Amino acid sequence: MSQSRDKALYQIQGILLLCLWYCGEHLQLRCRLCLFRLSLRIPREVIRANIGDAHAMGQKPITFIRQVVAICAYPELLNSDMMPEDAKQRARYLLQGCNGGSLGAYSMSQGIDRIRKKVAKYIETRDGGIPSDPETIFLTTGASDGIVTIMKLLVSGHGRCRTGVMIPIPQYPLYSAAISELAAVQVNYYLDEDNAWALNVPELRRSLNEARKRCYPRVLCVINPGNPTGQVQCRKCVEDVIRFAAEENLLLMADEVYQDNVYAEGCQFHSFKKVLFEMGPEYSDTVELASFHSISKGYMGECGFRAGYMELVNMDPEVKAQLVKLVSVRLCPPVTGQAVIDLITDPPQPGDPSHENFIQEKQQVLSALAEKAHLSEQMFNSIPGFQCNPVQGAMYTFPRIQLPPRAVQAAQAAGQAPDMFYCMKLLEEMGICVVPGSGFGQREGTYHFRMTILPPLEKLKTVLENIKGFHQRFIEEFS
Ligand SMILES: Cc1ncc(COP(=O)(O)O)c(C=O)c1O
Repeated sequence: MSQSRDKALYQIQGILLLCLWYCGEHLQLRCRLCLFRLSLRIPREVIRANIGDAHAMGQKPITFIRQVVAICAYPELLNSDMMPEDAKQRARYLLQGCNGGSLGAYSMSQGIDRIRKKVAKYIETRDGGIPSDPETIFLTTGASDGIVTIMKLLVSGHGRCRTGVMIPIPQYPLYSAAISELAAVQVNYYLDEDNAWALNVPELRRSLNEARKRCYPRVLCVINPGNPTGQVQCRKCVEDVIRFAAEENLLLMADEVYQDNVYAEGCQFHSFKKVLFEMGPEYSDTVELASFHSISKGYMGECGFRAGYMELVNMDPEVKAQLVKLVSVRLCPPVTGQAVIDLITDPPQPGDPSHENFIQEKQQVLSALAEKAHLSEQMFNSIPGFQCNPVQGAMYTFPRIQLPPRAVQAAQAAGQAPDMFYCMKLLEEMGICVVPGSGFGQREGTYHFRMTILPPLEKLKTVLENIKGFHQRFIEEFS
């Protein structure tokens, strides 16, 4: 009995026991006896190229930032020889600005006074001396918080009087989500893909005129440098947008979280605040502007600390009073994050012990990002059926992909948007996680995906090669 059971088991083993091994992205199954071979594509790891989270992709923190934060969180480190003198000095300065001398206490709702002063000084320097008033600065729990708060302040009315918010398409989904949460009206204006995602005033006008039939457009949002589109607006474009906002009495929301992330030669970041003031009092005294910055992006990528700031220009004092009330309800932005804002707006200066290392680390991150931006664009443009605009700034590529009609049909049968179908297959087969263009909005009949340029260089090269191979197989399968 037991002999025949063993025999049966052996036979089953002989037939079914398969050799398993990983080979690149393949899981190979091979039968010992009949040499049958089954090849499954099972990714070994998931590459999270879907979200602009630099540290999650292995970017090292900037030493000075972490030293100061560490000392602030644990002031015993003021006695440590491990910490440089300028980090200790800064920590003392920051702790003096905290209630009870502790990072663990609530701060003023608008943000710690001395940090808001630093932000104002930083903006002045960035904008060639154009004054910035600390009273117009609000520290926030990331740019997201600032953007949603300003929208909350502005949205009102019912039916055709409901506030309309103009947003670019493709957009960063925070905008559509906030508009929907606040039951405002989303007013789309399309960026010009054939012109490196330029923002054109005729398109703004078309969008505004159509929207006026169904709502009261009051806000114009601009993302510069663009997410997901990676364009950096030229100065003339910024001027045109300001003129348009002035003519149409729109409040401008300038999302400038990628202001440090500009890679393309000949491209330069022009802040809306600076251009507004350089256009003269006709504009600088009238156009309402809220601009946003964050510690999540740039060279520091400190997303987890959750902090940013907004600067408000030409805001009515009564509206500002309402804003102060609104932010007070949530007590204050994280104080640790506020400390990081202090450090990025007032980094170590030449002669300070940490200066050299700070500059070196900052440059390393920015030049690696520039190299990866260029590489991604080149690689995508070498794939037949891909078309990728220059990645002038920010942290993403947004290639357009041609999908065969049979793939579109298969997606419809699966109840998915065609680019979602493509991205899901890319994830399942290659372990590469990217975001379908339909998540950001795109012109009808076009398909895209957004991929970050954040994976380390060698990994990024492999990812790009793998996408190339995947795309070829995908096209073969659905042609
Ligand atoms: C254009 C844009 N605005 C705002 C944010 C939100 O930034 P924060 O982390 O500061 O909330 C992001 C984050 O990716 C972004 O890309």
